[in-house]
Amino acid sequence: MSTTETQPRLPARETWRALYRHFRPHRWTVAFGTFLALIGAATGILQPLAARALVERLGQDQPVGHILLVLTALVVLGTAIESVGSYVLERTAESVVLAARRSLIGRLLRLRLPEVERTQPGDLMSRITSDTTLLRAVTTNSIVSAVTGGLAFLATLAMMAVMDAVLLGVTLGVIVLIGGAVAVVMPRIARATRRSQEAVAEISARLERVFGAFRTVKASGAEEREAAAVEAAAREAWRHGLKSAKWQALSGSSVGLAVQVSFLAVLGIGGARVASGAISVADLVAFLLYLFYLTEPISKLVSAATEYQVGAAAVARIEEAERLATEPPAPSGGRPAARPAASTRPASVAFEDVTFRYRDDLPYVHHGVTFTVPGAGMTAFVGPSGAGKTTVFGLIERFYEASGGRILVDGKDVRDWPVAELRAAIGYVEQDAPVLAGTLRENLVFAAPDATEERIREVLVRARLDTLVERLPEGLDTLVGHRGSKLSGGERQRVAIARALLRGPRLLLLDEATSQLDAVNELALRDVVAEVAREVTVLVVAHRLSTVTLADRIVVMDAGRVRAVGTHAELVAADPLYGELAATQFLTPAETPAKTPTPAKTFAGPTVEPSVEPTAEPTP
Ligand SMILES: Nc1ncnc2c1ncn2[C@@H]1O[C@H](COP(=O)(O)OP(=O)(O)OP(=O)(O)O)[C@@H](O)[C@H]1O
Repeated sequence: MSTTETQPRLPARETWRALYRHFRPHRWTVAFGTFLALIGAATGILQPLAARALVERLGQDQPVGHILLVLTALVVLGTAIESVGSYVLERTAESVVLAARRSLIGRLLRLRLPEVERTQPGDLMSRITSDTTLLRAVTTNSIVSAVTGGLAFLATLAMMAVMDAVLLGVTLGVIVLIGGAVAVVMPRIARATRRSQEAVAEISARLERVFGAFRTVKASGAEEREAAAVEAAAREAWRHGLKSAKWQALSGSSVGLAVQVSFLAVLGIGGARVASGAISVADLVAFLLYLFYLTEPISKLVSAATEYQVGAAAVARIEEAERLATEPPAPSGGRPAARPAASTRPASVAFEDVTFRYRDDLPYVHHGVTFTVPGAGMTAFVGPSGAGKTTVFGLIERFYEASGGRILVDGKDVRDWPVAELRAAIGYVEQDAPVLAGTLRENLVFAAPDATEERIREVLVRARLDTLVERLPEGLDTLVGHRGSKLSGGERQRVAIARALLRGPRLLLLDEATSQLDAVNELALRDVVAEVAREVTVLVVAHRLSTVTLADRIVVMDAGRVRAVGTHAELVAADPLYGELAATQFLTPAETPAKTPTPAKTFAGPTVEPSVEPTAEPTP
């Protein structure tokens, strides 16, 4: 996956730190859970002592009723305390996952656009859904297991030492031997888990790709191929999952093996020591009981180490996503920034020798773009495909930062604008007019959640959507399908325009927003845009005559430069590229307006600064 490949693996110390960050807010609850677990363990540790007393008294024909009572109380108390402790820990584990998810969701929704473009949405989603769940154990159970297991282990060893140091030596010898083997296995668990999680992310990414272009997949007859690719990722997850399970089983069963081998060794050597009178039978029985009791603390220690390996793999992936560059959070707490009352006037826009490339390893897209657009009126951007027209909009919206030069909105550098405030002033209709899953109403008020019913109706009429809404059985509450798939292309564009208008922008960016409209609707919306352009600055990437001739000024772009600025008539007369575009790309001879050409300002090189003078009123 792209994110995992472009970022280095997290070093061990940083893994610790990242894990600690998730654990820190819950440390007191985990401490309480650990305390309960310790009491539970203490009751456990007392049980063999009570058992020894029982055996001794039975041997001496003494009454054992009260010892049986103590033994029962210890068992009941231990179980009760352990279940409360386990609930406390499970609760904490859920809270850890929730906190990690909230933090990731907050960050991922604020990611900078270039970061999103170099990752795969499915991969990012799997970090929120799948990887966070793996934090459960490592931030709670494994800590408790390590602490309680460690203490119980030491306490049991101490008790065994009291019983017989020789037998303890035998036991420790076996444990150390098998412990060494477990240590070798541990990093393999982390590796297999990481690979398995990466494969799970690949499944999400692949599915996201398929459902994002479902019609194309079907129309291309690519279902089988795509299914095979998703399946391959699923098999990969399974393969690494099995590997991890194999290593985990191996480390888990090594505990049993250690105890069994120790048992045989202790039985043999202990029997000899009983025969020689070095220890009593009761001592040997108690020692063997402690030996079996040791199974639990060792299991806990091994499972803590295993859970750490699994958690470390997950936390590394979460951390990678956390480290992607984000935009600063909106000061309004996520709600669209309110526009200051004073600034309802149309915004002016200026590019001053702007250079830009999408990534350091890509060629420049803008090689010194310069133009000035005063407040109000319509400015059309034309030029061959790939000239950098859409990029102009991306830079105004500050989706990307210019590599050089300055971009001014209202005379202020966009870098000095709070991003939320800047975007609150702008209405943007993207090239493919995205519509989100949900109802028509949700789509309309997406950029203006507080829009009144009256205002919505007004915009619906303006965007020529009123008849559509009337036709739909559920009106504005009709579900539009994934990416608006239940709407026609033209309807989607009108929804996107209505959404932008509802925001009440001071600057409207339309990226070929009417390309899919039929002639009647296009004409109608052309008038709406012209009307809007009286009060709002409208920038439009234009491929159509109707838009171009309507514009107060046209900026001709070619290969990342502005080569000319003027009116249609001026440019037809003076700029050969525009003339060619006019003849071939967006004009038919019949549509060519019969205006008297006037000389246009043409700009041959980057040293000349083209500028646009405002015209009094847009052509209706
Ligand atoms: N997100 C991106 N990452 C990398 N390169 C990009 C990105 N977006 C666009 N480009 C490249 O930048 C160049 C300019 O793209 P842009 O979309 O601005 O052109 P355009 O003039 O709007 O073209 P069209 O008329 O075809 O929409 C193109 O060569 C394109 O491949």
